[in-house]
Amino acid sequence: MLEQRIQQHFIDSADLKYQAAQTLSKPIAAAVQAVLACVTSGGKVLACGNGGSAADAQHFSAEFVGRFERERPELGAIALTTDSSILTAIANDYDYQRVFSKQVRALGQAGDVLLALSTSGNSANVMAAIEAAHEREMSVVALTGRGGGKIGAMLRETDVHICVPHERTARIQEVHILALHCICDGVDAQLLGEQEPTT
Ligand SMILES: O=C(CO)[C@@H](O)[C@H](O)[C@H](O)[C@H](O)COP(=O)(O)O
Ligand SMILES: [Zn+2]
Repeated sequence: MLEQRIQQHFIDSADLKYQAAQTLSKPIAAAVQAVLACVTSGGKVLACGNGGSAADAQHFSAEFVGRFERERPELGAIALTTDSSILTAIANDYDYQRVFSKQVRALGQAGDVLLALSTSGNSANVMAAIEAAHEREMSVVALTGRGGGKIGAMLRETDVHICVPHERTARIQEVHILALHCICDGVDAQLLGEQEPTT
């Protein structure tokens, strides 16, 4: 019974990935170009999200600053989810909605990219971060699900929307992390050539 349940998770996740490969390859390629243009002109990526998406923001930033699969020059990325003093001060003195937007206003510069993750597309603090990024003339790469929610409606033509066609948070997150790895791989391929990684 339990094993069957587990197998169903694998099957559902694999099915969604097969299905999403078609629809998401275009926006993911656009995200690679947006991020590449940003880092090759001295910009950086600011990444944010809640819960599992906070972990994804950190995971992506680690691979950008450290490395993905191949050696390459360090690329600028900061997860806005990690400094507990900043997060608690803003949440305590203002409200939780502003924990990312105030950091975007503090750190964001024109040409930087905001990587905004929300499976529902409706997290208020991620929406506020997008608003702040637009104010700073940054572009936005948004990873969402469930039709994109309110975030889908607030994106600009020049932003990139990777919207996973599913309703369930866990499934959407599983495709988000795949998309983030595709972005890391795509940036490396553009910078270093198409050769296959050895690790
Ligand atoms: O990882 C999970 C569920 O799989 C949770 O921690 C989940 O990320 C949290 O409930 C988030 O607060 C959901 O926010 P969002 O994806 O709707 O923006
Ligand atoms: Zn999760």
